[in-house]
Amino acid sequence: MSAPLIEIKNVSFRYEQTIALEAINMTVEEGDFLAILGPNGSGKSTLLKILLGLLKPTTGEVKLFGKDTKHFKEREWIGYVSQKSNSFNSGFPATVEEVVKGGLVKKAGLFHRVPASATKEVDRALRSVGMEELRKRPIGELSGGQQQRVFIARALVSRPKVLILDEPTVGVDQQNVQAFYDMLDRLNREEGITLILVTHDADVVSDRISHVACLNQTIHFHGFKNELERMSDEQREAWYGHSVRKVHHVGGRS
Ligand SMILES: Nc1ncnc2c1ncn2[C@@H]1O[C@H](COP(=O)(O)OP(=O)(O)OP(=O)(O)O)[C@@H](O)[C@H]1O
Repeated sequence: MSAPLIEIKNVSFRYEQTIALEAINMTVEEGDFLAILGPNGSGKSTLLKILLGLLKPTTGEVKLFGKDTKHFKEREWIGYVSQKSNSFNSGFPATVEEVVKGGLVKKAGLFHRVPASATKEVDRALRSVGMEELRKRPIGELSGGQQQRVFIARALVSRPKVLILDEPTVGVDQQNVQAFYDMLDRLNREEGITLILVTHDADVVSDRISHVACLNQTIHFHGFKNELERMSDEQREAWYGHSVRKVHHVGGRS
């Protein structure tokens, strides 16, 4: 069996006064679609920053694709869509395709030429998120959900194996949330991209997700999404700090 894509071993992290993460153990396997859930301040962003190599664990270790983070150089294998990416106003002077092409800079390096195949790669990425028709439109003229898709295309253009999304449905209007999850589901199942999404809202757990991790400084639950149903109210309260609504979607993937 190949090594897990991500292995988090006994990771703790503290900011000067605050212990943000304590003894986190978790693995993500190829093809997983994992939702990391937790209330405000539970350490979700800190954990992501550690996975992205922006913060170093205070103790413990993280392995990416079987390698210690110190030796992991293939950063383009991990795509990232940040929380605030879909908030461009109408005056922002870039078209959809220019924004997506910008994602190739990470792969080519800032002072290298973007390869001649860039247009093909941009087309492919825009098709993956169903945005090829809008390629000439200024990014600021699109809805929050459409902008979010463009930023996913920007992350996909360098062909990552894992895509990390921070609160991806913020700014996506309610009637488009399901279509947004359909798109993520397709990326996961058809293109084989491992997905990790972070949210503080248990309600967004959809049928498309395969695994759930409940974080609040420590991991209170990590497993298949439909096993989350078995978490007792006490465990739920210990995790969230107050009563939360149970997730009712038990169908779908396991
Ligand atoms: N730069 C920092 N310096 C000091 N403390 C910080 C810093 N960033 C985060 N913290 C603290 O670490 C804890 C975890 O924060 P983190 O941002 O990881 O949580 P989160 O789950 O992403 O929250 P949210 O859902 O509100 O985005 C919080 O108590 C927070 O106040």
